[in-house]
Amino acid sequence: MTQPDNVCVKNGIVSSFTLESTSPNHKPRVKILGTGGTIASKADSTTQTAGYDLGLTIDQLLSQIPDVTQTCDCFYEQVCNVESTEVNDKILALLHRKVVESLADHDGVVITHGTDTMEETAFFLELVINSQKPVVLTGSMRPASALSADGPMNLYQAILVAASKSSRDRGVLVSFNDQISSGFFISKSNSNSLETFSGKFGYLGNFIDNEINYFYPPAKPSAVGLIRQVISRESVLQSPDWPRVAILYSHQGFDKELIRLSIEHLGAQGIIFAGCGAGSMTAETNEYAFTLWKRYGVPMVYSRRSNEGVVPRRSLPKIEGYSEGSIAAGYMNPQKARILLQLCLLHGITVDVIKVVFEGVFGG
Ligand SMILES: NC(=O)C[C@H](N)C(=O)O
Repeated sequence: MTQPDNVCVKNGIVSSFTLESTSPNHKPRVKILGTGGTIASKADSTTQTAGYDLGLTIDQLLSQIPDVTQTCDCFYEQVCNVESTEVNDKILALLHRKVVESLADHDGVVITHGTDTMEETAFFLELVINSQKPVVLTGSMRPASALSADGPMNLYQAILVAASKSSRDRGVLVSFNDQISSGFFISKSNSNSLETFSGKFGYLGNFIDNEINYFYPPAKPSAVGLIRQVISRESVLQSPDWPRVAILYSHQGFDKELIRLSIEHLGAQGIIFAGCGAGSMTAETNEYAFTLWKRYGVPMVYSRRSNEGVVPRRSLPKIEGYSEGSIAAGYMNPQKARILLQLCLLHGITVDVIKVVFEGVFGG
């Protein structure tokens, strides 16, 4: 899975050499970790922008961008080469390890990643990486073979972001389509558009003529401090079995038995509802979820199926005794709520503390 690392992008050409021979002049050292996604994909023709396949490695992607050696020394490593829907607990744990290792002797890290689940990886890394150095995710919406492919510019800009001192202390970033955003907040909003990371939260800066402009001084998402008080044992990430958390999507005619099946047959230790509106599920579903909470002690987190918005505590079902087992996801979408709940469960945190974490995070 892993390939030899250590590469320098020189005069637009990627050439290998050893780590020791680099950085005589203290240029920032940037490590680029390739994981796959559309940025590493090819289609049969230059006009095909759907139905393409993975086919490029990180060294090939680096060979397509302009010279950055005036700015930094770049090194690369292929961590995996998959569609981002294939990213799972094992890959996240591996990526966490690679980022920690890379930060030890580099000034910043870039991760090329599929856009479909980039927000989950970015959110996860924000919660588990404690560093002042920038960790920057990027990818593309068009395959590398397309006319006006967006990957090369995105990768180029992400490297500049990772190499820049102005990116320190800002947490995990997503650099995409001339915008720099907080990986903690960002969410993919469009299945096809180049401007897919255009949500209302998390937009921190942009590129104009390849100059980085941050709108605010450095800051990390305010919730991270609280989360890291309870989720700080990075060693647990290497445990082979992460707790299962199921996301159940609400719709007219929702079948409440899905909750029981998730717990009894799939071993879910937590449930996230992608509820209608501000987290609504049917009255029957809520009663049943309460019964299952009492029986199994599995926390029920109420999030929303709408792209944006909040599930406040007040929207939780008004069922006596259920306030202990039901949790509002606040601003968190189901996929981010799932990562947070999974990490809490992995740390063996009790439901009453998990509730406090969610309350402190996004107004949940
Ligand atoms: N634009 C993309 O990167 C989608 C992609 N196929 C992925 O791995 O998520």
